[in-house]
Parts: sequence; structure tokens; C-alpha cells
Amino acid sequence: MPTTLSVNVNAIAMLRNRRDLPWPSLENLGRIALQAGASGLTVHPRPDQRHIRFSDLPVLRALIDDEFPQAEFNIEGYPSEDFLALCERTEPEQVTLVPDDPSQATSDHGFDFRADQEMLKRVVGRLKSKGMRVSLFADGDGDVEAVRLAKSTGADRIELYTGPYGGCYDDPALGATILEKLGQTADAAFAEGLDVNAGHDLTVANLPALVKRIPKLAEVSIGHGLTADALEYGMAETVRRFRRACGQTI
Ligand SMILES: CC(=O)[C@@H](O)[C@H](O)COP(=O)(O)O
Ligand SMILES: NCC(=O)COP(=O)(O)O
Repeated sequence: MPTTLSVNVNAIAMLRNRRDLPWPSLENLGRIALQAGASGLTVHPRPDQRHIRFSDLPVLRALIDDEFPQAEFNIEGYPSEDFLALCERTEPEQVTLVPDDPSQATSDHGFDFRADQEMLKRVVGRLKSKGMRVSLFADGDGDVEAVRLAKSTGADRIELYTGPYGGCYDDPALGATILEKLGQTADAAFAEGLDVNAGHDLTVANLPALVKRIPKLAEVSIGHGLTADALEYGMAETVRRFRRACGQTI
């Protein structure tokens, strides 16, 4: 099974929010991405709604339900009560829990599975009891014990935080070292029976080596780099380029 591509529309929302106007439209660009073969849409709402607004969620939920019933909605965020209630209202196929502080500009680390063990068990159980798949944002540092603890929360997947890997676009030797650690973390997850997603700062240039090292990578969620490419190539062609970089035949 080749790695699937979930298109994160956060960056499009950020562009829209520059004005009090409804464009660029998340619904229209989400539709183009799904028509071009993306497997789903990802949003990462934050409490200040600086990009995704809570009101965007029903619109994207309806787009998937009405026009792309095979696609998945993935909602990412810190498991506050408000976030959990938002997930319960929206019923995404997947929730990705991320240990973000509201003041963070973007996600920059995975969970501390030792410190957050009990909280995660509670939250994962709550979401899974409502039928949602749960993935936990994890550092790809080769910490096998952390992966074992992630599994013991009851989660289905981990999402490897690939920011440091993406940041090595101009340093291939360091990129290769980081990639090997990501690969070791994924190997440990597979050994525990966890599936593995990945995301943050992935691009057409750095995806092929990632999926080569982790051939069983289930899904990548990509926003920033994909939106940048969409400005250059258009959304549909960009999705096809990223799908090819994931190893999909199209
Ligand atoms: C968890 C993760 O890496 C992404 O959700 C990232 O946080 C995207 O959010 P922004 O587009 O707000 O940076
Ligand atoms: N989970 C990662 C994600 O959704 C997108 O991250 P980025 O491509 O915007 O860095």
C-alpha cells in the first residue's frame, strides 16, 4: 500500500484570514485536492483560530461526506476539552493529538510519553470509544521506550514529527542522519503494532527518501510546502506531484 496524502489546509486558511473575505476558499481548494487524488484533508485548529476557524469544520466535513465518501478528515490539535468536544461534534476519521502550547507559532515537538501517559490514555480511550482513529505526534529520535509507552496509551498510530528532517533541505548529510532516526522510530512502532504517519515540512524533494526508508508509512499530512507549490503549479498538479513523491502510481 503506497503512502497516502492528506492535504493540510491550514496555510490556505491563514491566507484567507488576511481579509474579512471568504477567499481563498478551503472548500473549493479541498475539493480540487480530493479530485486530484488526495486521500483526505487535515486541519489543525488552534484556540485563537488564527488559521482554521471552528466554523470551517462543518463545511469540510460536509464536503467529504457529500462528495468524497472514501476520503478521510484528520483533525490535529492539543487535547483540551474544547478540542475534544470539537472532534466529537465533527467526527473525523482520524484525530492526531499534538502537544502544542497555544502560544506556539507551529508544532515543534512530539509528546513526552512518560509525563503524559495517564492523560493520553484517558483521551485516547474517549476518542476511540466514539469510533475515531487516534494518532499521537511523536519525536522521531529513535527512543524505543517512548514508542512502547505510546502504544500503551491505546493509540492506533504515531505521527513522526519530521520538522528537523524538513529543515535539512540544505544539509543532506544531516538530513540522512535524522532520516535514519526517524526510520528507527518507525521500526520500533511497527514492532509494537502501531501504524505510522508523518508530517511537518515535507516536500516533493524530501518525501522520496522518507518513503524509501519507511515503506510502510501509512499517511503523510502536508500543508506548508504543498501550499507553496500550489501557488506555483496549481493545486491539482501539486497534489499529483506529491502523490508521485509518496510512491503512488498515477
Ligand atoms: C502537527 C503538525 O505538524 C501540523 O499540524 C502543523 O502544526 C501544521 O500547523 P500550522 O500550519 O499551523 O503550522
Ligand atoms: N501533520 C503535519 C501537517 O499536517 C502539515 O505540516 P506542514 O506541512 O504544514 O509543515
